Amino acid sequence: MRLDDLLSQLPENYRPIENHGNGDITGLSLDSRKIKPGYLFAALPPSTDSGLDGCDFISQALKAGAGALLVPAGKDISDCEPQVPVITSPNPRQVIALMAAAFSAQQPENLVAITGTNGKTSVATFTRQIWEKLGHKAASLGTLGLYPPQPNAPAALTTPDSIELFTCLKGLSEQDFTHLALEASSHGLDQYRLDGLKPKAAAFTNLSQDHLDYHKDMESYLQAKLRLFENLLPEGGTAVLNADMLEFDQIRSICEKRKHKIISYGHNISDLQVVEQRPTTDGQELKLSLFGKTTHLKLTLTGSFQAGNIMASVGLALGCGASLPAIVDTLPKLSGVPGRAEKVGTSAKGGTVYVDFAHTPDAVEAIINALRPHTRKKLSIVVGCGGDRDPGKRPLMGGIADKLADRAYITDDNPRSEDPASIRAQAMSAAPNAIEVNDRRKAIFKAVSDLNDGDLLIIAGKGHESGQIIGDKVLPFDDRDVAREAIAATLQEENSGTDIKNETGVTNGT
Ligand SMILES: CC(=O)N[C@H]1[C@@H](OP(=O)(O)OP(=O)(O)OC[C@H]2O[C@@H](n3ccc(=O)[nH]c3=O)[C@H](O)[C@@H]2O)O[C@H](CO)[C@@H](O)[C@@H]1O[C@H](C)C(=O)N[C@@H](C)C(=O)N[C@H](CCC(=O)O)C(=O)O
Ligand SMILES: Nc1ncnc2c1ncn2[C@@H]1O[C@H](COP(=O)(O)OP(=O)(O)OP(=O)(O)O)[C@@H](O)[C@H]1O
Repeated sequence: MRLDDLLSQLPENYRPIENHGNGDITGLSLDSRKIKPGYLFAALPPSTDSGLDGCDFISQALKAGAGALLVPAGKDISDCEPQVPVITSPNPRQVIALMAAAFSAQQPENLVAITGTNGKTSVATFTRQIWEKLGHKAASLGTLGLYPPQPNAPAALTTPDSIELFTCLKGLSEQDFTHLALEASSHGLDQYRLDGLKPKAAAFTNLSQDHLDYHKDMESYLQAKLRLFENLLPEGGTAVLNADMLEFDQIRSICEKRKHKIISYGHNISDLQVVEQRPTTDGQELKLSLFGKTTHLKLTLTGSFQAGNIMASVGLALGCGASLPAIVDTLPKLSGVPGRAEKVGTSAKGGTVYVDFAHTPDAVEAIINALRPHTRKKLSIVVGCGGDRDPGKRPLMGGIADKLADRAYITDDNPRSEDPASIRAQAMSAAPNAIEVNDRRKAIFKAVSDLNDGDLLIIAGKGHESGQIIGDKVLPFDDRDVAREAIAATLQEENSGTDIKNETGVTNGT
């Protein structure tokens, strides 16, 4: 594609302010290591104080055959002596996303995006399942990756960078996927990774403290998420909003100004209202008011918060044109999300073990409240806080676990470059009754071995993840596998009479 043709496809007010020359563009990349001959290299400014500056890699990109450059306006790159067209923009991150959307051209026709602190993966997964059960070829994309898996699927991030994202959307369209539910993280929205997306509907699940290492304060965090509704969802698109949120009126009024159709959901009075919830052994029974009509429903999903997530998915499916009765028929058949309130097994003495992805204060509270009705006896939780991420969450998570659970074990969860003991100390500072265990495996073994008949244990933080990040290494670690081993050890202990507490080396919380 000629560079001029590519630029002419960008909205008028987003066109880069300078354009020196024209040329054939064979691809786009924001990473010099991925440049092939004829590619345009977008040299992006760092997104954080410790990030790298893409302009430092221009020479490398030119050596690899870059056929054009996109650089921040005002940046002097004469040292690199580029012999290729150079375009400049005050906002190259946004321009590269719009270029990626124009370059890839195709997106699944029915596309929805979900933002919110917690629940994005769950809502994306349930929305995909609803569509599949309605007979559509549907996919979901987010923290769990692309489902169903496809070759060249984006890796690692919840919201992939714009080039990976739009390449993926094109691939899905070529494979005849008509429906896609994707997660819009606040980082992704703030860094314009999704600009150029054409969603039919968007949902806002909730807002609570997370990612303040990046956004600095809750207002900036909210503003990043609001970009989905203010900048990306086109006029007339459907905004699915949680009526239980404190910010509901504010978000609704923004959506009204943008002339979005609004579908509200939640426990408060709303279009898709959860009126009553009753936990059952294999899920929950719901009394709903759907646009004023009372409906009773049985879900095979554990966790009261999943009822709200399901309502968000119903709103998104409605926003893409499905009929309400057809959607409601699919709901009893929906299955759980890996690593979200996932039951792993039962210990020798009869304690039940769940693994959950709760890694924010709000999610820790939600999962404890959600599973409390499923135990007759004591509820315990293993919890840790991530290193190199929002340290303000640590005492909040420790405090909530300590206050709401009968037994809280505070341990490590991806310490990254930080000293794990210091992270634990911050969580312990608000958790006077908690037991500190300096190794996640030991913590899980101890918590499982402490279970008695009727008790329930939540292992929080990793969910579906399969690694523990220590320094810059990812060591294999799956909470579900470790929990199963710990359960097996209780059975072995019962058979042989050995004391596994002594085997773990944990005696008194250290
Ligand atoms: C803090 C953050 O979000 N950083 C993202 C940001 O990086 P950055 O631009 O600031 O800095 P950088 O990656 O160090 O490099 C700068 C530029 O130089 C380029 N480069 C770098 C090295 C090289 O040899 N050549 C080269 O061209 C890079 O491609 C980049 O364009 O832009 C990059 C390109 O899009 C992202 O890959 C990177 O995500 C990093 C890996 C990351 O860990 N992000 C996390 C925090 C994130 O985005 N998480 C969210 C939320 C998850 C949740 O809800 O829990 C997510 O969506 O996953
Ligand atoms: N609606 C909700 N309200 C509060 N907590 C929730 C809600 N939905 C899920 N959670 C909690 O948050 C955890 C993560 O859920 P999920 O993966 O769906 O969210 P997410 O927004 O995709 O998270 P991430 O962005 O970190 O991937 C769950 O394991 C559960 O503990």
